[in-house]
Amino acid sequence: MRKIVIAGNWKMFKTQAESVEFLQGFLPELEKTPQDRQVVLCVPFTDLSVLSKSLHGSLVNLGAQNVHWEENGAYTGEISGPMLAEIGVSYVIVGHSERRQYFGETDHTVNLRLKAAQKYGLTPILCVGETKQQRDAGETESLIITQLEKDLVDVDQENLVIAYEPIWAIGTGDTCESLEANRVIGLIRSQLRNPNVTIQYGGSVKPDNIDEIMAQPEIDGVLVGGASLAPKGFARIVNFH
Ligand SMILES: O=C[C@H](O)COP(=O)(O)O
Repeated sequence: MRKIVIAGNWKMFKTQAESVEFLQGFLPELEKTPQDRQVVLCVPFTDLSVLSKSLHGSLVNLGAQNVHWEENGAYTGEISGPMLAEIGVSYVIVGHSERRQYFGETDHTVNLRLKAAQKYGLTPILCVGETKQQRDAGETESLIITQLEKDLVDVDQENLVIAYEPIWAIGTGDTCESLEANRVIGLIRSQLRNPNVTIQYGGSVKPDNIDEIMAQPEIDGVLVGGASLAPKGFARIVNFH
């Protein structure tokens, strides 16, 4: 049985005070949210502690945006799995295209982070997707198959979420057509040992396109950037029809 997972990725937005204010607007909107869907907020490291306390007992799970592969050590600026698990984090984004593009993340380090997340009891959300140039060159399928092959070496597919995020659709308002997203996600599923992995779509998801996206049979959820910052808008996405 595939789980529905609706996740927000706040990226580098919201101070602690702003994150608490968000919850005040967001949580009351979830009173009628069907229990068959998991809601996740992947927030900056600095917001995790305060949100962990505020989310206790709610429907919402806490997520981080990165995790190092070692338990501890001289790795300035990094955060480990046990540090996240201790404060109630249950999901972590791994290999987001912004990490790959700006911070030197490679398929090898993505693979190490995925295995570390699982080792410490976190569910990783692995991001894969092609650039506009790769799409125009007809390389979408081969690129994604290669990413999956390299990223998933020795990764447990029972405790894994994958997000298909075409890079050209991130933050641009240029959503991938839902039929095309469904096709690529079907391709991703065909490459997996476990066909029940939850596979999300990410890239300019908004309140006005969520219903169409979630109506696609291969799409099990969404990873939402910009539109997860507004409490009412993100609640509408969580409460998709
Ligand atoms: O992780 C989320 C994605 O980067 C999508 O961002 P976006 O919804 O702002 O396009």
